[in-house]
Amino acid sequence: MFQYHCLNPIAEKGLGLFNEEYKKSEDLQECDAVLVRSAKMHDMELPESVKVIARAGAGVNNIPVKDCAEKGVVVFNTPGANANGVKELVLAGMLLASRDIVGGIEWVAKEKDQEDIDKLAEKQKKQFAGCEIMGKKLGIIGLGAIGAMVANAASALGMEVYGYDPYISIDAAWNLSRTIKHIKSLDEIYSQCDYITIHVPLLDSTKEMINKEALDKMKDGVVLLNFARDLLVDEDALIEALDSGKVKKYVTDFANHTVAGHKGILVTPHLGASTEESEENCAVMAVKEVRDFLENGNIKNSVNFPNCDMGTCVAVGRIAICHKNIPNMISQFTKILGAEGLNIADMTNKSKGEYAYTLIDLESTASKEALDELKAIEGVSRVRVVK
Ligand SMILES: NC(=O)C1=CN([C@@H]2O[C@H](COP(=O)(O)OP(=O)(O)OC[C@H]3O[C@@H](n4cnc5c(N)ncnc54)[C@H](O)[C@@H]3O)[C@@H](O)[C@H]2O)C=CC1
Ligand SMILES: O=C(O)C(=O)COP(=O)(O)O
Repeated sequence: MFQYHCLNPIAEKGLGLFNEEYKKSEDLQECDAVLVRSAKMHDMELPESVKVIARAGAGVNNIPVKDCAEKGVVVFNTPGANANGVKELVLAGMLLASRDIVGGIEWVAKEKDQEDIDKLAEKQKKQFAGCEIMGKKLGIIGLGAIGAMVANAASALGMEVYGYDPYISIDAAWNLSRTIKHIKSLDEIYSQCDYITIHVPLLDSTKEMINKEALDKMKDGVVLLNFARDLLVDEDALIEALDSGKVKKYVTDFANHTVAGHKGILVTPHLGASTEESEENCAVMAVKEVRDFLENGNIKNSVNFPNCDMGTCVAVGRIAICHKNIPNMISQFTKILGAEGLNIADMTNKSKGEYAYTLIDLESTASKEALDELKAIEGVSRVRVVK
């Protein structure tokens, strides 16, 4: 029996995929798995029982990913599962920034009791007029799951799309329309584009990448969209650029005291992934990842451990070992198992950066002593009997 805890509401369509071997628990103690959306986990004490965290979404900046790797806790996310939800909101953001749709709607609500509201509306509408997005230049920073979808959709709407992503994946590149211009320098995005949208993860290397220097290089009257994370933008510098007229509008999905209520800023309350479809896609993918990991030891879409797949175990036993990616680990594992007379039926070892993962199928059951010896090896963070 496995236990899981949800730190945020997770769509029932996903949770329904847990079978009778799983129990939802109201607290973390004794839990094997944690499911989370945006809850902040950095200051949370995780019990030793937690082996896996699944982020039903893309960004993992709310999770102490490296600390988890050190403790042998595998962290998953659900790549692409909410990308369409965000893409649609980005398109809405561009349209809201181009025409004063919000102002117009607010005006009608305010004047609703005017007897001649129809005539008044015709007279007043010019103050809410704007421009079209067709023919404008859109710069996209980060062409992952979301950026690539925004690029294709904007291109289909007649925008001239400039894409920048020095680390683009092969899959994302294949999915891009051939109309997208491959841009190799951010300066070109800044100097050319009427709209700029950012779709990169929040990392030390991307924090405040949109700063005063970047803003100074942008075209006068640029529209900036941020549906990725607020800390990617130096929002004090942004407000200065907005107040001086350099930036026409800032559209952000992240409410905070710097941006909320400021003239020229459209703020949505982190709604990018809040659609029925995205919530369900993320929950389904997260639960499948957790189940395959807990039941078979397999890893797919982890952000701190490598992919590793040995299918379902057909041997007598399977053990999973989380460890550091350093020399001499496998020989120590096989030595301990060999000394016990345990024959290895199958084995996979994979690494990702500093960390590695080994799955070993055995033709007989490993003793507690052998498991304790494996755990005691320097650099091993967790040994788990999967079967
Ligand atoms: N507003 C919302 O509700 C949502 C926000 N997000 C945010 O959007 C971010 C992106 O999401 P996805 O597209 O699904 O992730 P992804 O991992 O598919 O794409 C990120 C892309 O950014 C690129 N990249 C990384 N550093 C870069 C740099 N310095 N310059 C240019 N490109 C760089 C990567 O190569 C990758 O292609 C997430 O990390 C999250 O913070 C994601 C989903 C929902
Ligand atoms: O997936 C992401 O990175 C998001 O920002 C979505 O967050 P949420 O699941 O809506 O709390």
